[in-house]
Amino acid sequence: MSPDATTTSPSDWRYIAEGGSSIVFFYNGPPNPDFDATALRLRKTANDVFPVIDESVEEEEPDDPTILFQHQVIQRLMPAEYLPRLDAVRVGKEWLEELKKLNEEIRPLERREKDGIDVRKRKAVLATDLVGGTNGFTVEIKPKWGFLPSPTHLSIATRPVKTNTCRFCMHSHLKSSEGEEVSLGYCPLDLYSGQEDRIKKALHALWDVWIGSSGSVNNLRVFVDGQIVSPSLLPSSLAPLAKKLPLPDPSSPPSLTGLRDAFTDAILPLLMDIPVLRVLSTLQRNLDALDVEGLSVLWSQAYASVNAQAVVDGGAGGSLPVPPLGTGLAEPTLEDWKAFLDIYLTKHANMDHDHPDAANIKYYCMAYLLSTSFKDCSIILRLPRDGANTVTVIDLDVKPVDRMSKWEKLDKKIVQSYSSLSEPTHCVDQWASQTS
Ligand SMILES: O=P(O)(O)O[C@@H]1[C@@H](OP(=O)(O)O)[C@H](OP(=O)(O)O)[C@H](O)[C@H](OP(=O)(O)O)[C@H]1OP(=O)(O)O
Ligand SMILES: Nc1ncnc2c1ncn2[C@@H]1O[C@H](COP(=O)(O)OP(=O)(O)OP(=O)(O)O)[C@@H](O)[C@H]1O
Repeated sequence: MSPDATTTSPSDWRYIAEGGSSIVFFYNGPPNPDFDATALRLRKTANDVFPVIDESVEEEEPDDPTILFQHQVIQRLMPAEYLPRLDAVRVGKEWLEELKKLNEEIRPLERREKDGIDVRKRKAVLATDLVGGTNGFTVEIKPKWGFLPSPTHLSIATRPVKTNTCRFCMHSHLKSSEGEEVSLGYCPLDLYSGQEDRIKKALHALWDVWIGSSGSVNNLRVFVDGQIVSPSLLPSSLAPLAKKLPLPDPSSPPSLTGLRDAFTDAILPLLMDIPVLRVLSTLQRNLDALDVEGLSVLWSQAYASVNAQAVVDGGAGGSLPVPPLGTGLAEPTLEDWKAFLDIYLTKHANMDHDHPDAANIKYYCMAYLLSTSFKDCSIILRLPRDGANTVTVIDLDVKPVDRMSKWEKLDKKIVQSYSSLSEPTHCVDQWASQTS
């Protein structure tokens, strides 16, 4: 039986942070073997969704999909040492409502305006708490896309753009032109490069944006004693972090540059020694073998053969237009994922991705879908004062299949907006010619 969070007081849980779909708390109550050193990850719902609860439904709510997805899919691809423990935990309406009431004020205003804890849920996720109890500090990085696409499936128009500038740098340009605050100057290919000077450059860029945006951009977060650090241009805003860093001259107040250098020096060895970023970029690249452009062409080919067959059969389907990418594909079940992985792990490396077979369209769509989870996850670096440093990958949720057409359209929009730039950024993919 899963542990029951309602046996604890909602005030025993402290807000950590939230993303687009989840909000996370850590346990801060009296000693409790079920909850010590754990984090509670709850699903959110949009404010305009009226929470109707059907009390008559007796059957057990299924566990959050992320738990089974991690246990049965992600763990076959990523070493367990890089993953947090994830288990189901029971929650209840009144308990969640109380938790919501206690924490509403602490949440960022722009999130509060949009959504809140989904109080209809009866189950949530209990994970290893990665930010509390270290007596050191924790760094969270959302590294995003770590590769340049192979030119094979790119059109003549997009090839020069997409093989020169990475998806993140192009997307940042688009978002920035639309008024969004982004990590300008940070290139994921530097972070993923495995080269000390380039990783340092990436960390400096992340730090500068973190300070400049008062921590509002999601590519870098820092926690001290379970609390998020809210930076500003005043070095005093970083006092909690400064206490944890080995500063060259602890007697004089550190400058922002001094803090940045000490911060970078502290986490650089971890990123150099633990190959988690290499694992992530390899998975992203291998699973996205065709680029969304090649996938889209394969999708059209698969439809053309369905249409041709309809003509042969004398049916009316021969002239049907090609529907948007992914239309009509069912959400993969765990059985589908298992079958997919059996092929991926044994045959993918030897398949001819330069000449993909339209009969494999479902395989390539699933591969792309899975690549998007690895492109959107975060890594958490824990640097306890006296313990072993660790790196853990979080937020490896399964993405819904109906996003495929969004990704196809977004890709076109990003490249179109970037193509007009007279001085594009040149991003270097350190691992481009190597396979794993
Ligand atoms: O499309 P992207 O690359 O901007 O990624 C989205 C993220 O935006 P980002 O650029 O990291 O700020 C976005 O992050 P934020 O909500 O902006 O923190 C989500 O992670 C989104 O995934 P989901 O809706 O939670 O499943 C992400 O959407 P998917 O692309 O994974 O569908
Ligand atoms: N196990 C954990 N321990 C400590 N903090 C965590 C843990 N899991 C998540 N967090 C914190 O909560 C935040 C939100 O969690 P998560 O990234 O899973 O949410 P999300 O809504 O899926 O995010 P996104 O919008 O990026 O997809 C994380 O960015 C991180 O700061």
